Amino acid sequence: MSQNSETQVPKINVSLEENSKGHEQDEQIKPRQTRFKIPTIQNSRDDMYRQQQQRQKDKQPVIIQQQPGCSTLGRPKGGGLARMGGGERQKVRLAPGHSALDWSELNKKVLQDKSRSNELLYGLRTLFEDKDQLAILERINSENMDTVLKLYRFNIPCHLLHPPLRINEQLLRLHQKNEREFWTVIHGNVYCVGSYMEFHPGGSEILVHYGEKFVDVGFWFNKFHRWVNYEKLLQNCYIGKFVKDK
Ligand code: HEM
Repeated sequence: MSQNSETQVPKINVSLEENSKGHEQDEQIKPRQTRFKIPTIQNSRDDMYRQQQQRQKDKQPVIIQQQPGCSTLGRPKGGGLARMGGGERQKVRLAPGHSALDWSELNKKVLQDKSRSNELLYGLRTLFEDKDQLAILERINSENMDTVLKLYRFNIPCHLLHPPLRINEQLLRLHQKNEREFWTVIHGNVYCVGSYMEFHPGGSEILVHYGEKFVDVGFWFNKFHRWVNYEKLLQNCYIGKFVKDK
């Protein structure tokens, strides 16, 4: 009876070491078999890499998706305009308290407090105090004198004036005195960028340089950063519409 039971028990001829190896293998997580490829970042990167390799094999040019003039990407090959407004980063070191967040906080406060209306605009009062400037202002705003009066009497924020104040090149140049009082035109809109100067990631020098050189810096603005929402960023710096004088 005892002999029979001995023969029924299978002999396990595995050493302890081998046995533990077997368990390790069991514990290894096996890759899940899926019929469809799960779209992950890694998968799409692998796909892009494979496509690039294939194109190189077929001797096709590799097209890198890149926004033209995007300075946050690497320096593009070639010179001339390809490098202007892109390639190398040209950001400056901003002073403490001059981050994008600080600018946003400052603007929120100015918008909420009526007594701070037009606080970020420099040189606005001289439009009325200087006789010559007032004469030009009245001439080019002859059709919207209401706007001029609203601004003069109630100091309504310029961005809320409808129709907007009209500014010509002569007035613009008179208000490009220094980095504080510096008016500039972006796509036909006049802004006093004096308050923004120290917050500008590209520095104040470039704003002054291009502002003095060109009447409208819109083209250059787009060259450097067409994704920047200047209308929102400079809402409290808005003066009015730029008009060409006859
Ligand atoms: C007055 C309106 C302007 C506003 C509100 C403005 C705003 C900005 C902002 C938000 C950035 C950071 C962009 C980013 O990190 O992606 C920037 C960078 C820069 N801006 Fe302006 N900008 C203005 C005008 C200009 C003009 C007229 C020029 C040149 C003609 C210019 C040249 C630059 C440069 C060179 C940089 C650094 C780009 C880099 O190296 O990444 N900006 N600006």
